[in-house]
Amino acid sequence: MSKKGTIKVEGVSKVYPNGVVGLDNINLDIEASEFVVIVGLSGAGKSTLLRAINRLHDVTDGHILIDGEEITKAAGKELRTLRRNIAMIFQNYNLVKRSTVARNVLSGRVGYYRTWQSTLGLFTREDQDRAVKSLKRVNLLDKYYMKARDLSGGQQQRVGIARALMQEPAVFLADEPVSGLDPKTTKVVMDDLKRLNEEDGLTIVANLHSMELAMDYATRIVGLKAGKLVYDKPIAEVQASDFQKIYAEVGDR
Ligand SMILES: Nc1ncnc2c1ncn2[C@@H]1O[C@H](COP(=O)(O)OP(=O)(O)OP(=O)(O)O)[C@@H](O)[C@H]1O
Repeated sequence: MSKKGTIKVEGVSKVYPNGVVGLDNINLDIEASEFVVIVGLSGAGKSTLLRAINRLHDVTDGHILIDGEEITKAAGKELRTLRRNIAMIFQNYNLVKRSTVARNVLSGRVGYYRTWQSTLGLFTREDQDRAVKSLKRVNLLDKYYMKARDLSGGQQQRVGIARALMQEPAVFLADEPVSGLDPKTTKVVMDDLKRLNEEDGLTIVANLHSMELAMDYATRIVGLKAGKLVYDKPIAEVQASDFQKIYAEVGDR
């Protein structure tokens, strides 16, 4: 599969087992190297959409294609191969706090190993070099031997970014990557994402609560409300008057 980073979401709905509609007939075509920010009130379906894109959970209806290959129906080896191409960072960082930064970053490579190899920490020299490079990309090489728990929130998120880079992905999903971070740290993390988008051409899809931040970083803004897509425009077409409308449509906090 050639890596480009296109995402096609076709008629996707997700109904949770308890009957809650997480997504309601979403259609979205994302080109390679876009920086898409998804905005919406809490409960709008932003996380549900990201988790559907990398198949962290199944959808009820519709199809999602990554570089033309359907992830919604893939299984086994095919699913593992597709997933390598899609990295994700999380609101709570999801690091192993008692492990070193290096070990956390190397774990981003497990999709390329057999389970027993990664359990024993048998990472190749090449991957150790990759970990060094990834940490350099987020300016944290000096933290290589530190325990993850001893880093600040912003640093932990950037270790999350370095770990995600180990997959050598084409698609990078960020689920509320800066919630809880102060404005200065927020800028460092968002700037890291922007750099990867511009320098490596990674397709980025990030869930954010702040419209201001969306305006600063996105090439396209998508608004969700109660599981429905209610707004979708490239940044150049987002008018000041729209701004009010987006607030009214999807809210902000
Ligand atoms: N595992 C689940 N079981 C049942 N309902 C769920 C589950 N996960 C999410 N939901 C519901 O699906 C809807 C969409 O949730 P989702 O987490 O995708 O929203 P969100 O826009 O990411 O919100 P937030 O900004 O608070 O993370 C909400 O009504 C939520 O309560």
